[in-house]
Amino acid sequence: MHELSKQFRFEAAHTLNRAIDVEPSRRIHGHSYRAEVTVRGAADPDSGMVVDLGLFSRALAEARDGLDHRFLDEVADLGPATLENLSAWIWRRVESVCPGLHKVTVYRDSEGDACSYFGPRAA
Ligand SMILES: Nc1nc2c(c(=O)[nH]1)N=C([C@H](O)[C@H](O)COP(=O)(O)OP(=O)(O)OP(=O)(O)O)CN2
Ligand SMILES: [Zn+2]
Repeated sequence: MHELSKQFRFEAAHTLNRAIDVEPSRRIHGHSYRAEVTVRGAADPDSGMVVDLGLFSRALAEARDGLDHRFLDEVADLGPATLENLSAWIWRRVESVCPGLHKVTVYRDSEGDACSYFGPRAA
């Protein structure tokens, strides 16, 4: 069994309703995000690959395009633009083209923030 991961970065703006830091969070502001998508599987004995990283990359490009340089409040089916919702949104976008999808993590490196999503069926 192997875990194979691919990352992409995106820059985006949002607003957020919070119980603390209410005013600055409500104002439109931006973050630099890094997403990591991980699949689990056995390497095919002929190709030596779990999945070709080139195919993996194509699958992630569409998700990145839906987030990069976007106003996240307007992204359909996202909800409040938290790391939690971003990781679940990316999961839903890539699950059909990523067999063995195991984990989606979204990082906000400037703050040391990260959130991982293991899918709707994970305990
Ligand atoms: N559980 C979560 N909590 C918070 C999230 C989140 O995604 N999940 N996100 C935010 C905000 O996006 C917020 O803008 C980050 O705020 P904060 O940590 O207070 O840091 P700064 O505003 O100083 O961040 P900068 O990146 O330096 O602007 C809050 N909570
Ligand atoms: Zn923010």
